[in-house]
Formats: sequence, C-alpha cells, structure tokens
Amino acid sequence: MQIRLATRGSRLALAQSGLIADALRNLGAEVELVRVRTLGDVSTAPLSSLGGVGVFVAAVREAVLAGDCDLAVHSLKDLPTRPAEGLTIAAIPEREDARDALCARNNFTLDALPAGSWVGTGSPRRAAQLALTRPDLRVADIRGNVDTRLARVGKDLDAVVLAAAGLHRLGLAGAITQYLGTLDMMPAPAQGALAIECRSDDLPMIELLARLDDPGTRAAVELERAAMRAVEAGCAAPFGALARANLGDLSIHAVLATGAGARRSIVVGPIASADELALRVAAEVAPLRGLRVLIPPSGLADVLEAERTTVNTQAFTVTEPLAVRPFVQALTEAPDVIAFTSARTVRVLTEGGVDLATEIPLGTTIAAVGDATAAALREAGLRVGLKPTNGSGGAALAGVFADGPGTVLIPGAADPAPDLAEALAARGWNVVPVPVYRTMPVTSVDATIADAWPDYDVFVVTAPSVARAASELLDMPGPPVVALGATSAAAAAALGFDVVGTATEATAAGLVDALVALRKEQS
Ligand SMILES: NCc1[nH]cc(CCC(=O)O)c1CC(=O)O
Repeated sequence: MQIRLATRGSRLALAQSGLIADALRNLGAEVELVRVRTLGDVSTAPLSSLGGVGVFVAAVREAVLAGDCDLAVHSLKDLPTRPAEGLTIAAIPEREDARDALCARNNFTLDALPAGSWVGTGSPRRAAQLALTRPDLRVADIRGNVDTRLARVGKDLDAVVLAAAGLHRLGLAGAITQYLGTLDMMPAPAQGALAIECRSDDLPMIELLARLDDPGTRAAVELERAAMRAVEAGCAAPFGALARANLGDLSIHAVLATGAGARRSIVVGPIASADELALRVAAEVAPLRGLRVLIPPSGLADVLEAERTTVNTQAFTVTEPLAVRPFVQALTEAPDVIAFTSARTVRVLTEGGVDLATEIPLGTTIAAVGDATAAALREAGLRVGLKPTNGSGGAALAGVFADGPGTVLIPGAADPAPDLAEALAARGWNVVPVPVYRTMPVTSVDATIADAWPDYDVFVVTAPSVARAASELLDMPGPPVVALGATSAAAAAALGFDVVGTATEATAAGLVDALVALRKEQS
C-alpha cells in the first residue's frame, strides 16, 4: 500500500510523523511524508487570535479530508475533544512518557531553583501548578517550538517546563534535569500520546491503522479527555489528569487549580464505566461546574470562573468618595479604636490622599470586620489589633470588644449597616460614624442580564446596597440568593429574596464554601 502522510514542518511534527511512518513501513506499507504549511506556522500573530492550537491541526486535516493525503499524526493533547467531521482517530499508539520535565540551568531540580528564578511556560496549567509548589518562583509566559524555548535556558530564563515525550522524540532527553512527579505537575490530558487520523470512510486505512492502536493507552487518554470535557475545562484551563489502564480497571488522578489552591481527585473503576468515572472526577475537582451565577464585578468573579461556574457580572452600585477631611479631623481627637468595616473604606481613604500609617495616632487600636478588610489595612501599612475570632461582620467584631467606655471611630458608608454601631453602643462605647463614601444604585441593568435574571442558579449579594438596587431594577423575587455575610443576608431577606445560603467569611473561600454546601444540599 502506498500511503501519503500529511505533516507539519516543525521538528516535533516531523519526528512524530517519522515514528508512525516507520511503524507502518514495518507493517509492509510504503509511506511518503507530505509537508503541509499551516497558518500557525506562517503567521506571527498571537495563537489566540488565529483560533488557538486548532490552526495547526486544521490544515493537515484538510489535506486528509480533500484526499490529497491518507492520514495525519497529531499530538493528542493538542486535539479538541469534539470529533472532526469526516475523520476518525483510527489509532492511538502506546504512550510515550506522560510527565512534564524541568530543563534548568546548573542542573537544578524544582526544589533547588533559587527563589525568584524565572521559569518559562505558556501553559496556564503548568503556571498554576508551579505557583502551588514554588510560589517564590517567577513564571515567564513564553511561546514557540521546543527548541526555541529550550534555547532560552541559561540566557533570560533559569528553567522551562516541557513535555518529556516531545523532548524524548526530538532526541533532547539530555536537557532534562528533573522528571516532575504528578503531585507537583499533573500533565495535560493525553500528554505523550499520538493520534493517527484518517477519513472515516477509508476502511482499508482504518484496518491497517488498527494494528498500531494500543487499547490501554486509548482507554486512559479517552478518560482524561472525558474528564476535561466534564469539568468544562478548555485547553486554557489549569486542569491536569493522568489515567492508567490496568487489567480491566482504569485509575485517574486529576487536578484543577482554582486560584487560591487546587482540588485533586483520584478515582478507580472498571473500564466499562469510564463515562461515570469522568463525571465523578469532574464533580470532585469542580463541584460548582456549570452553576449559573450573577455577581457584582470584583476578584470574586475570577475565583468563581476558576471554579468553572458560568459567571455573569453586573454592577448594581457605584461608589462615590466623599471628602476625607471629617475623617482626618476626627483623628485629632485621638479615638481609642478605629473600626474598619470594608476594604472599600480603606481604598477610598488611601485614594483620597490619607496616609493611614502615619496619620492615625500611635495609641489608637485598629479593628477590622474580616480578613479582606484586614488585608487591605495591612497593605496600607497598619497593624490590625482587633478582628473577630469567629466569622466576620459587624456583630462578630463587636463581640471581641471589651466593654466601654471609650471612643470608636467607624469610617464607612453614608448609610452604614447599623449592627456594629448598635452592638458597641449597647456595651458602653461612644460611637462616632464618619461617612467617607456614598453608595449609589446604578440606573439600569444590562439587557442580557435582565433577560437571564430569572434563570440564574444563584445571585451573590455582596452588600445590602446591592440587594436594594437589584430589587428596584429587576423583577422580584429574583433568583435564589447567596449572601456574603449575615448583614447582606438579612437585608436581602427583608427585600423579599429567597436567601438559600450565607458565607460566614466575607471572602472568596467563604463564598465558595457556601456555594459548595448549597450544591451538596441540592443533589
Ligand atoms: N503544546 C505543544 C506540544 N504538543 C505536544 C507536545 C509534546 C508531545 C506530547 O505531549 O505528546 C508539545 C510540547 C510541550 O508541551 O512541551
């Protein structure tokens, strides 16, 4: 049989195509490599603007579909999980090493790299896992083929992370200074595996290629890819998975980096139930996947996105800073305590030109309602002396105060939630509220958000003013509400929302915990 094999011209593509050509020649076929230039090879525009890795794949696929060639060899990890019409993956040969490898200067391992070292990778999966194991390293976003990436080690980079399989196939195993374990660096789904594709109606070719198929590899990589699909993680998501077939069983380890940390899963079961295994993995690493959430814009939205929820953002309020002079004036009275009720307050004062670290009298105690506020205060150079030991919010903060007398300054919104002031007054404190910003409701809501309003699984209420604005602008009772803190929960409930959950900590972790608890309840 005379076979024409479509290949890209990159060194890795030629090496991989050559391997398969040789394997086919061993089976008695005559094989000719036909080079296809792809837009991805010709253009210097960023990959994402060309439609992602798919541009490399599209041109060789076209050559096969058009009948100019009979088959193409792909790195399976670069193939979209959606099947290509008219084509079939007729063989997945035995997998090369699936691991990622560190190629570092000075023979460094990941542990030994000095703090602050620059590590090159263009992969969000690799970057996220590096940040988890070695948060003290710096990651450089690099592109290009394996040779160009490797050439930068010892020049502007201290190390790069590359697939061991690619390095092996290029004869570059000598550049590897450490094979990375899956706890530090879970590989991409199907990493190290090749896919041989031909036309779905080319039965003689399908029959020939079947002899190169390794069923164990196929079962493992298909499970990894099914898990990726179930997580709704595209190739840009920080998701890694490695499965192994052993007798009739499949085991899979998977990781999804979620911003602050990562969720991991290990699942084992019979090959016949691979679909169910993929769903179990997805449920463990991405328990919130697919949840439709509406939330005001902030860093919280990014965290929910990393958790694979479907997030829409809509601003319901705008902050209007007020003059800072009343606050600065109040400082001259040397209050015993200043209680900060939001990171926003800290930001408004700092942006208003107040240098909190030098202008607040030394003897004044700084109090914060929760972690986010405390973090903002520390960033402004203050030492936080008082914070709730259990939970967060105004009432929780008042709980850790000693009884008065004394004076507490509370800078914040012009219409603050009354819980902190009331609780402190009841314990004998002289409470001095100082408005430093006003929260104004927006006047309209984006039309697509308004349309989708009844269909959201959760509306995250981050402040009483958010609930108030939403209740005025959109139809009530609206979607189920998860509130960020007890104060927001009470305000939302009073406005007629169905409050189905409350984050005990007004932080990303607290919100995620509340949503996960809700999902568990509902399933
Ligand atoms: N994304 C590029 C790519 N596609 C396949 C390989 C290596 C071979 C393989 O993983 O099968 C590489 C290079 C790399 O990630 O280091």
